[in-house]
Amino acid sequence: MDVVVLGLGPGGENAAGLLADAGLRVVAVEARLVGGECPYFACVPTKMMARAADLVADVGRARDLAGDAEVRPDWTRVAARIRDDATHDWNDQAAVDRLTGRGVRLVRGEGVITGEREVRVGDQVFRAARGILINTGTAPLVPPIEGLAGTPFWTNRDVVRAATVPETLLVLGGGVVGVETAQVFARFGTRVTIIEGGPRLVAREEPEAGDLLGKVFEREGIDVRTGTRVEGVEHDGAFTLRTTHGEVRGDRLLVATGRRPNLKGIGLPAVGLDEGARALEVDGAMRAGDGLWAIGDITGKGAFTHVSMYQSTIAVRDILGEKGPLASYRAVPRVTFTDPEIGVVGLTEREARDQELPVRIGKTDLAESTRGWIHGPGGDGFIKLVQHAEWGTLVGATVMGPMGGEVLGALAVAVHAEVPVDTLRTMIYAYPTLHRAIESALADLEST
Ligand SMILES: Cc1cc2nc3c(=O)[nH]c(=O)nc-3n(C[C@H](O)[C@H](O)[C@H](O)COP(=O)(O)OP(=O)(O)OC[C@H]3O[C@@H](n4cnc5c(N)ncnc54)[C@H](O)[C@@H]3O)c2cc1C
Ligand SMILES: NC(=O)c1ccc[n+]([C@@H]2O[C@H](COP(=O)([O-])OP(=O)(O)OC[C@H]3O[C@@H](n4cnc5c(N)ncnc54)[C@H](O)[C@@H]3O)[C@@H](O)[C@H]2O)c1
Repeated sequence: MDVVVLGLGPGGENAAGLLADAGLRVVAVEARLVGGECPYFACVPTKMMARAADLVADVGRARDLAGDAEVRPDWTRVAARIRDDATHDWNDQAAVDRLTGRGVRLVRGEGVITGEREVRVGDQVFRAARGILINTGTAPLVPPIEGLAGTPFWTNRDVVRAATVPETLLVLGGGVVGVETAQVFARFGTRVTIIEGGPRLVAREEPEAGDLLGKVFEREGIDVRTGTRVEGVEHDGAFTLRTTHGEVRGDRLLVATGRRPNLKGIGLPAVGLDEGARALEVDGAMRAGDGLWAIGDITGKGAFTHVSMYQSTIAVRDILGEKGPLASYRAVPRVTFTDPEIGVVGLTEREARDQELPVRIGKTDLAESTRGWIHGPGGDGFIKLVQHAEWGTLVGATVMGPMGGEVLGALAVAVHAEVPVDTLRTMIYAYPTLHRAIESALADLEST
């Protein structure tokens, strides 16, 4: 055996296939489903939910702009699409066949590192001449709130399996998972309350994004309680949360308070690494030690499928002894798939200021752009640019608005390729597109 891939998230699956294509003997160890969280419990099914919820909202908007239309939201269609098209009833046979078809040996079970270049799965021991690639990902983090353990609360893994929508849903945590899920269920008729400990939703993003999302949610009837902490949970058929601002009841409770890395119990001490760490430290070639590589959420470089995939190609190159660019996280994009979408690349203003970069900020309101105005209801949003005042390039950008994640593409190129702002100013932006508003945000940079 040449390589053992421990855990098959999107990056691990990709790496196992590429290494086998290159002629290496690969054992891939997976405890649950080949492909990991993304295709079965995260990105894909939740974006199918968002697509359906956006259609419901758009039909409502048609009344103002096009004529009477009615949609009777029917969750069974969403649930069926997720079950049948997205996850094949949470069956990974197609992915298994693809992988084994490329020559990878798949071993089902919990793998444990037992020493340098050695992994045990049950009573089988695999020695890997080149080494081990770890891609064990994350699991939902459940906070130690009195009474919570033992209640039938939901995590993202239950949400995507929901056959019906509850009448009322309590969402603990107003981060990405919380807000994406809250809006979907609200649009399908559930009364949703979000309880967030911090001062605003999507705390990692620009404050303007959290504030605008809060306004949109209020308009849609979602009860957002920021600055509120849950002190106790009871379940008597429905949930009662005791919070710092009184009690709140709901039929279901989604715990969306972050993720914990799957590092405990995978044998890291056997190779001198700390299994209690928040992330596995890796260098630019994804090396975590001698004959040891790590990719994905466990590296703490951004818990996104595209990061896991990006890192996998770098690790594969290094395992094969090929030269190539080392990992750079300067222009990592991310999108929160609410409506409006929040697309972000690089640094937020606060992150840039915390790094003591000389920053210049440019902003524009999307609803006031020509396309935003034509769009009408649902056209809320903004573009915010973070420029390095000395380098004259953008170090970060946010596009919040309809298809914000798609409009972001232009700015992701600018941050990644370090396109001078002066060059961006000479570009011709098609009229009347949403991305044309970039020009207004660039003009605003000049005035700061
Ligand atoms: C609700 C939700 C929505 C999301 N939406 C998006 C999105 O839209 N876009 C995006 O880019 N990202 C999204 N993410 C994040 C994305 O799911 C992860 O970043 C992505 O799955 C990459 O994770 P990973 O490669 O670290 O491994 P994971 O996908 O976490 O997979 C790790 C695998 O390792 C296995 N494993 C763990 N320990 C062992 C062991 N000891 N032995 C054998 N196998 C083991 C697990 O069973 C699992 O299959 C979302 C996350 C959530 C929770
Ligand atoms: N569209 C996407 O790309 C996408 C979608 C979902 C998840 N993800 C990935 O998954 C990660 C995890 O998402 P998440 O939403 O679970 O975590 P998160 O860290 O984004 O948000 C968790 C939120 O819960 C709050 N919180 C924590 N403990 C609390 C408590 N006891 N009471 C009240 N509030 C509490 C935090 O203040 C925070 O706002 C994301 O950071 C992202 O990398 C990506």
